[in-house]
Amino acid sequence: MAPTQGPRAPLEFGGPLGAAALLLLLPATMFHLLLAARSGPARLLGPPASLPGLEVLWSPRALLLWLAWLGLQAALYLLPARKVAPVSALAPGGNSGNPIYDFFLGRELNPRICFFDFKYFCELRPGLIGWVLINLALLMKEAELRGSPSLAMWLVNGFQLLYVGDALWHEEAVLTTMDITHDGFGFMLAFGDMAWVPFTYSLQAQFLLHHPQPLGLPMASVICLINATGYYIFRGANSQKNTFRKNPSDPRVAGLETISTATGRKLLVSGWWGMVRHPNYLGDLIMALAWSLPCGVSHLLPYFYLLYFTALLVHREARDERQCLQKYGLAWQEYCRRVPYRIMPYIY
Ligand SMILES: NC(=O)C1=CN([C@@H]2O[C@H](COP(=O)(O)OP(=O)(O)OC[C@H]3O[C@@H](n4cnc5c(N)ncnc54)[C@H](OP(=O)(O)O)[C@@H]3O)[C@@H](O)[C@H]2O)C=CC1
Ligand SMILES: CC(C)CCC[C@@H](C)[C@H]1CC=C2C3=C(CC[C@@]21C)[C@@]1(C)CC[C@H](O)C[C@@H]1CC3
Repeated sequence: MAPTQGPRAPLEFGGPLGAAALLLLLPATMFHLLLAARSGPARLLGPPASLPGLEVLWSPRALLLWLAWLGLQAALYLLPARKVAPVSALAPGGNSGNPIYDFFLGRELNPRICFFDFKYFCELRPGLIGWVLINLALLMKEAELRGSPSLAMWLVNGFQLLYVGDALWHEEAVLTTMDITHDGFGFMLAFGDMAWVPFTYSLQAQFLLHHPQPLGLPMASVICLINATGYYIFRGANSQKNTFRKNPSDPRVAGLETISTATGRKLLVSGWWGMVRHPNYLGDLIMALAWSLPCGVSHLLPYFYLLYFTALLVHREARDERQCLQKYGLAWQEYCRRVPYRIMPYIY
């Protein structure tokens, strides 16, 4: 099945209307979460306690710091020599002709200046590493305020550091994600990578700084076990697929059962990918739960990431299914018949 592109490509994210709503909603949500995390009641739903004055929102020092951080990351990104793929291409779904929709999804697939690939750079470096840096700053602030960081703060920092370290260690795996191969570099990814990730993914640490939570060793051990289980599934599933895609006769995956497709590529139908069609999402969601649990159960706010991430992965899974059905046709239908559950065995 040839993929449909250009103005005839099926519209995603609710089309131009959905894209317009998200353009407004996403920054507003991020702003609301940041204000709520530092307010007394820390309400996820409902208005924040007080709106800051305009003078608080503008800081030349913060802008300078941000630019210096971007400059440092760009210099590090340019250090090693690497191969560069296609010179220029339009994103399959981001050139519908509707300016709002195309602005949201991104028209250019890989905007570049010489070797500098803006999308690939932004996907992993300034925002993702910035998230860890913000977490660390919050941990240090807590130590300054209360003498030492709390156990809950250590856990949140440790878990999220492991997650980001893992992404950087397996950096090349990002090249095969739909963000790189399918989506353009529009508002969604630019805002997502540079603002949404560092400022909303660090919400648990922000909450803990303003709302300290008691956490005993037995509960902390249970939470560590949940995170380790999630990471085991996440890493096992991702590594199995990546190893198989690189070299199907690698002894670690050669014994797995597969389905042949008309493209010449095969689909794994045993191992992690024979349990559900997205075992890596399941592991990621279990980790998301472990990141919220150190914040206790008195507030919904620290669980925002888990709720948002469930919605993001359910939507992402549906997008990936559509793309795989286009790529693999009947073989994909056969895979779905053999592995009926998408993310959670016997549930979804
Ligand atoms: N923290 C966050 O905000 C986010 C985290 N993530 C994480 O990033 C990681 C990457 O996720 P994502 O990019 O969505 O996609 P996946 O890593 O799940 O890759 C999906 C692709 O894998 C291939 N594939 C699917 N099924 C099989 C199979 N049975 N056998 C072999 N290949 C198969 C197909 O591509 P092909 O056949 O072309 O190889 C498919 O398009 C995940 O671990 C996810 O949890 C993702 C989004 C946001
Ligand atoms: C602003 C919107 C609500 C959506 C923004 C989505 C982006 C924040 C995410 C889209 C895919 C992502 C991936 C990762 C981070 C979040 C974004 C950029 C990872 C780099 C996280 C670490 C994993 O190991 C790999 C992920 C690839 C996809």
